[in-house]
Amino acid sequence: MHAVPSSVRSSSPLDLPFDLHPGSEQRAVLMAARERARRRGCPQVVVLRSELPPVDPLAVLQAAYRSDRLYGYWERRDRHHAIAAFGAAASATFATVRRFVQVREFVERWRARLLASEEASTPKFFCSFAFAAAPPASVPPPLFPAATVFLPHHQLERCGERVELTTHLVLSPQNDLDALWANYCRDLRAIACIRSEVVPTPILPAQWLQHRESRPERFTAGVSGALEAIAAEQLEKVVLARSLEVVAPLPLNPFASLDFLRRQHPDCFAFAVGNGRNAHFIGASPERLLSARDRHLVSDALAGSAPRGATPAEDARLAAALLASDKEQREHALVREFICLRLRQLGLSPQMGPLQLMQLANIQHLWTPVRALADTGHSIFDILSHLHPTPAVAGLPRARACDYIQSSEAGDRSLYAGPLGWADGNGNAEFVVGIRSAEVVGARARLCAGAGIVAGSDPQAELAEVQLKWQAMLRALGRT
Ligand SMILES: C=C(O[C@@H]1C=C(C(=O)O)C=C[C@H]1O)C(=O)O
Repeated sequence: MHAVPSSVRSSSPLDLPFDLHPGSEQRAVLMAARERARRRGCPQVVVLRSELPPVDPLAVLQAAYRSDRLYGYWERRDRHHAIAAFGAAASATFATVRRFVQVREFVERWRARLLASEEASTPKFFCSFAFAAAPPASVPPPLFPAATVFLPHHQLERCGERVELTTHLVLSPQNDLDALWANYCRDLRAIACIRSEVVPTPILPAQWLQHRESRPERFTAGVSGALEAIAAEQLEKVVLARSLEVVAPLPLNPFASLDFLRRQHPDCFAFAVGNGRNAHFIGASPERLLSARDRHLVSDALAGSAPRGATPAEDARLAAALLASDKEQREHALVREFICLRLRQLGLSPQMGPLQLMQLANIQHLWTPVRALADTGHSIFDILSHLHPTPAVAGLPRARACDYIQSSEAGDRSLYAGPLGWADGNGNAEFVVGIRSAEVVGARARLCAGAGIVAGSDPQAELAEVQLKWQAMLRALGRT
């Protein structure tokens, strides 16, 4: 391991980190990386870190956005934590059933090529997985591959007032070190100068947004068919989703929508992913598929839903009815038990937390956090592949539920309900389930939302639940 060049770290958050001319120390690290690249016959990565003034990572992402570059964004507003990752030092996409293994291998391969100091926390790899490993053959090629992973060129992480920029420079034997360094300095200066808020654009009146819903009868027929399959004991639960297309009179602004989402839903994970071809997937998800901190794992069992009430009394009545409902409890228990079972199959000892209510802005859910302690033999990606898709977004038995989803839903789910997040290859990770979300391309957005069907479900009530789940995103898209 080599030391991070000390002169690229600022002494005070208000200073620019600078001496921006590579001193002999930086030159030595860059040259060592280039030499190692020559010896090993593959590129090597130098990690540069720098503390910056307290900029807003979302404003920086918006300013730095280029339609031909991958990006990822994660924020938990109530935890004062945000990460913007943009540009790729290295990236790959996969479209096979081995996609989680392939992503793990990619992360291992690139981690072995990093030259970083001991003190440096390990770099984060950003990943997005579509709901299905292979979309149905009949649909047009997906905007987002079944799996995408990238080591960002720049990663800007804000924890409270502390902002750190991590840059990954890829070195090959033929690299011109002066040119590489000059580009790095140019980017660093530009990023440090962005002080603005996310640029807001006009709020579109609701009537300017055209809505094209997939036919409600298709959804209710799907629910009725699912209820028959449940009665015939072919299925226990299936989660059926509907899509809604929104067409605006001018290009939508996903960053302004995300800014609105993070402010309205500070208790959710606001996320955005760009595919490098001008398509965005944005949302505010309440559901962690997997969070790992120093091997302490948490997965949210989240299923069973009711609206929030307009008054405190109505809200309390709806919450009490949700907790007392046999149907909602069964729907929830299947998810909780599935997560525990899958973790046990990996040799872990999951502990269920108490059943709680998760009360969000316009909807409330039954929620059980499941915790476990992983040992070093467990890869985050193996755990993810065991958990995804849970019966909160697919059903049981899982394979049959997925077949039913594919035959009954109108289009491909793409990233909707897929795992999105980052892993550092060192046992730390944060992956959410990509729900309460929309795919945004130009002036169009496609929203998806689903509801869990079990014995006792009512097609009209499930239709209303899906419509309720669209609301947060619909409001955000108007902020464009
Ligand atoms: C499938 C969605 O949400 C999931 C389904 C829920 C339910 O059926 O009660 C609740 C929370 C989520 O796990 C969605 O928002 O699209």
